[in-house]
Amino acid sequence: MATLTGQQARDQAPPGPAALAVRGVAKTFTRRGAAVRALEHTDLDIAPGEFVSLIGPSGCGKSTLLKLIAGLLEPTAGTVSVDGTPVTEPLAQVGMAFQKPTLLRWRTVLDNVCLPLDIAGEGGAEGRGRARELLEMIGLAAFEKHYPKELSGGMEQRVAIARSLVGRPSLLLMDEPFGALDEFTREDLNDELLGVWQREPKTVVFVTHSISEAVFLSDRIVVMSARPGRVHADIKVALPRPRDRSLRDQPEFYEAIRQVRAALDEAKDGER
Ligand SMILES: Nc1ncnc2c1ncn2[C@@H]1O[C@H](COP(=O)(O)OP(=O)(O)OP(=O)(O)O)[C@@H](O)[C@H]1O
Repeated sequence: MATLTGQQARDQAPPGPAALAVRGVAKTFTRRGAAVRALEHTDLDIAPGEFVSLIGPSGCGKSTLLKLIAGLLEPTAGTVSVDGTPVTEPLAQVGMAFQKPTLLRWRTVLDNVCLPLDIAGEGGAEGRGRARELLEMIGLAAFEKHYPKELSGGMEQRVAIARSLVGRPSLLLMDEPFGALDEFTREDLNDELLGVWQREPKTVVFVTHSISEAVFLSDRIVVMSARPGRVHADIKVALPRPRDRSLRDQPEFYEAIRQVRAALDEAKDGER
């Protein structure tokens, strides 16, 4: 068996969690000839391995910020960098999951999870092994040969999350991934997401409208002000980890929710 040199081993090892820096970012869209200022003067630093949620009034630019970080949009001003590299296009080490799971209906569950690997030409036996490992992790191992139409909404979203993780991203961007699900399923998936994040450390930026979801998951919650969005408050969630659902009954959990709600109210009041 060939032995790897130290350098080769480092090249092949999955990258560690990424650091993210957003500096003076603004984004203005043009809609029917009129300028729509979605984001202004936005600064954000996220340390490797942090789980950070973005919360704010509807239309404050959360999805826009996530797309700028993903390299799907270009800022009007300012820069975004991942591990010191300016983002000018989608980066291979970034995984994404959105509110709609957008599975391909003609592909099985396993083949949907493998899609990013197939696109990258890495869909061999090793990649399929990795996809199976993820399906096991999220409790869908028995469904690998099923098709999307045979799954519930929660199961589809689990598959989309496995797909976002299959390339071992060092940065995971999630835009309201559980927004369309009932509360019980959402809480189950919150538990599973934290389990995966603990087993495979990575930096996560998570957009949500749910204060309790943000508190349960995050190390920090960034509260954005109404349009044009900017960072209104950056709140550290000092609740201990690992977290499980019993946390939801604790007074500290309610206190953290109260604090975030107060910051959100302030952010909205600033607009009146
Ligand atoms: N491609 C686009 N063209 C024109 N305007 C856009 C475009 N994308 C977003 N906007 C506008 O920019 C603003 C911010 O939108 P964005 O979707 O980022 O907000 P959001 O905070 O994610 O909203 P929500 O919480 O409702 O999902 C909105 O006013 C939106 O209409």
